[in-house]
Amino acid sequence: MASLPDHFDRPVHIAVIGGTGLAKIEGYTPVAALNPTTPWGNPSSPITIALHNGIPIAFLARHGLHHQLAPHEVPARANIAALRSIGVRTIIAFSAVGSLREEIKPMDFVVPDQIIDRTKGIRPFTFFEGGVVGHVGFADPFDAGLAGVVQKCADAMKGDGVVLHQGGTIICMEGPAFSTRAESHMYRSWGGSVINMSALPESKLAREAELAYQMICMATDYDCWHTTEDVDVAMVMKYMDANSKNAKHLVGAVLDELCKQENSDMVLAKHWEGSAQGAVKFMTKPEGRNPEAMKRVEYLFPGFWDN
Ligand SMILES: CSC[C@H]1O[C@H](OP(=O)(O)O)[C@H](O)[C@@H]1O
Ligand SMILES: Nc1ncnc2[nH]cnc12
Repeated sequence: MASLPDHFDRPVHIAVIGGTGLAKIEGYTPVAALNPTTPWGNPSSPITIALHNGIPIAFLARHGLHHQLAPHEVPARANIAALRSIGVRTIIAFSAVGSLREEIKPMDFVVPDQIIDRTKGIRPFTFFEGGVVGHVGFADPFDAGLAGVVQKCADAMKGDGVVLHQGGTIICMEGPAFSTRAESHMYRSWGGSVINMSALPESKLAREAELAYQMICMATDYDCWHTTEDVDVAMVMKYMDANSKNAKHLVGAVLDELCKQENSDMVLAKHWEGSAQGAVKFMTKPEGRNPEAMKRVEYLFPGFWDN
């Protein structure tokens, strides 16, 4: 990594955020390792740029290269802002999750379409504060177009034993300790499908940054509501390792497809363009705006205040 250039002179439209058990992207030749400094600090790890059929892809390890960042320590604002600053408009985010449903078995994949927030407000969760207010729509936190691509790729891998559940509600808890049994049962009664500690604020910040964002989850355990063993880290890692081949193949297939559509409206997130900027521009009156907060918004959206 140290010998790679720290710059890359083309915009990179597609990124993967890797989670537990997926701290590196293998099988691609890295061509650069970037470490942009954003108004929110530095990202969790250097952003590795790799070429895939000539198309650049960015990879970021959510918990750092050595999994040294707890879920509440992940610098999500720096991660999302840094990715946007290098041109990223589409993020595929991978996550190891507990299953809250009998039919979602360990090693199954889930493409969630909803989130319930059970973080505790201790994680910085917005770009729009400190003198510039903005309220983005978050009714559907993930990207339906990207979810469709993941589904198509998983369908083609059914013969390899890949099982994918389309849709479902992810509970994002604070952690780092796992849930109590009462909580686990409560989440099931709320209709939760899976549980993790990283869907938020990552997905919300991606929406604020007008990026297309879809999480791909892989179940590693039945949390602690089931009659089988309660979750622990060893169990999560055991199932991540056992299914890492399929996880990497699935992410690889999704990247193949996204690279083919590198300049499509879907990958360039044209459908989100202007949504956050509209939410910001009309909220705080010019006389109430803090110049420092304005500069931070300018980092996300260069030229934002020009007209
Ligand atoms: C090691 S179990 C809990 C840990 O695993 C998940 O990580 P990620 O979402 O980054 O794959 C979960 O969210 C927790 O952070
Ligand atoms: N049971 C669980 N709860 C929260 N995050 C998880 N990640 C993997 N399994 C989990």
